[in-house]
Amino acid sequence: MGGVFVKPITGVKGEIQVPGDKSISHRAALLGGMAFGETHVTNFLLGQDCLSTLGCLRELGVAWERQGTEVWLHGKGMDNWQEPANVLDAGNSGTTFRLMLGVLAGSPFSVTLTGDDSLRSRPMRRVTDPLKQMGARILGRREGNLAPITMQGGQLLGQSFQTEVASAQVKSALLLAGLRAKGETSVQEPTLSRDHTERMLRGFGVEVQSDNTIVKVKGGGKLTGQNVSVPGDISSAAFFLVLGSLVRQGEMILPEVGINPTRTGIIDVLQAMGADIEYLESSEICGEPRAALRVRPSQLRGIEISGDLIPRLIDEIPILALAASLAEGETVIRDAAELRIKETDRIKRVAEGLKALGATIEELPDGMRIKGRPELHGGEVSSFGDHRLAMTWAVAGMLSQEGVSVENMAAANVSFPNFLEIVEKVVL
Ligand SMILES: O=C(O)C1=C[C@@H](OP(=O)(O)O)[C@@H](O)[C@H](O)C1
Ligand SMILES: C=C(OP(=O)(O)O)C(=O)O
Repeated sequence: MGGVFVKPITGVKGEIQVPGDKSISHRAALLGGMAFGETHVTNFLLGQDCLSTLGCLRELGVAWERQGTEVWLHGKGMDNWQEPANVLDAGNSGTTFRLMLGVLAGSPFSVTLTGDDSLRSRPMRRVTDPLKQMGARILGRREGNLAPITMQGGQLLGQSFQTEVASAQVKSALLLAGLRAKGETSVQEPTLSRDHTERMLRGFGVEVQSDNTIVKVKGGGKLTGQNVSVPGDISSAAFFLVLGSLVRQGEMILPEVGINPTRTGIIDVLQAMGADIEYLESSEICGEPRAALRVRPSQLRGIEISGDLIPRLIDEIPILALAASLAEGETVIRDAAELRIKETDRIKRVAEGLKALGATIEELPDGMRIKGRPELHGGEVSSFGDHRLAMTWAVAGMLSQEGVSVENMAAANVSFPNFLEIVEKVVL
């Protein structure tokens, strides 16, 4: 295999500003495109996923410009979106695909959405079934489960939904459709998923009622363009929190990381494992809390991760599994079957990859059991095109005895452009 070789390091020192939050960047672009008036987004994530959202908006007739990480959207209201002359391409991004379907369910035209090989194998019925119930007409392979999916939107009727899994993409799609439906739409989830859509809709002037796992919107809400400052992505910070905990020496500061409580499961778990992570200056901007995080090396202990915690750290499980394989004692991760339908089957790929690097790990139907050990020898692994795996393997290389060769490291660009160059800056 001819991958990128990541060599072992002994320490890290310095400051890393992680790029903008992916979930919040998607929502800022989408809501800006749905709104009336100007929306100015700062610290927009230049990952391929968020660029896919901007690309789809352009096809729908939304005017925007970008300079570096600043984006200006000139919204004319979602009722002025135009029928696209081509298929919309969401690339690798589940968030783009599902949230777009939600908004487009209320547009009186026909649109076809597709994505890359990975996205075309991910389940969409969790969104298309409820949108059909609201009144959209949808066709796709396996009864509307697999992209390409064609939607003929139009008049929608608000509904009350109870979802089977906690998914912010499903919740957001239904709330965005609900804004264009007659009456009220409510979504009740089994446990609370990330609530960035609810927070940002309020910022754009829409009334959203929420009580823990139940959220309601009324049809006809108008969005007004806003200034949105995107905090650093805690899911990207996670790689440095684990690296900084497990290197032998040094200290890292990660300024301006988003610490929305629906996302901080990774910090809670690492702290419970014995990590030395501290919140420094904190503030709240545009309805989203942020803080500087300081991480120092420490000995980690195994832990059980399950239940309500899972949606609060779902994307961080690959890097947490690496942390667990270098911790003292056993870690069990359960209730995380959702990992099997992400960019890859992350349970299978993480277990296979960590095993190849020397870890003791057993795959469970809904998680994994990991016996920690003092070291990983290293070896050759692939990202299989999954950005979170690419970065997990790179961190594994830095923490290993002999280094790790990562096939398709470039996949990291989906959520963290120039990941390796940025880490290089803090390596001692
Ligand atoms: O709404 C979002 O921005 C996201 C929600 C989560 O997916 P699910 O909604 O499928 O849980 C997460 O895994 C994804 O990376 C981003
Ligand atoms: C699952 C992820 O994203 P998405 O669902 O938007 O592709 C992720 O970023 O880990």
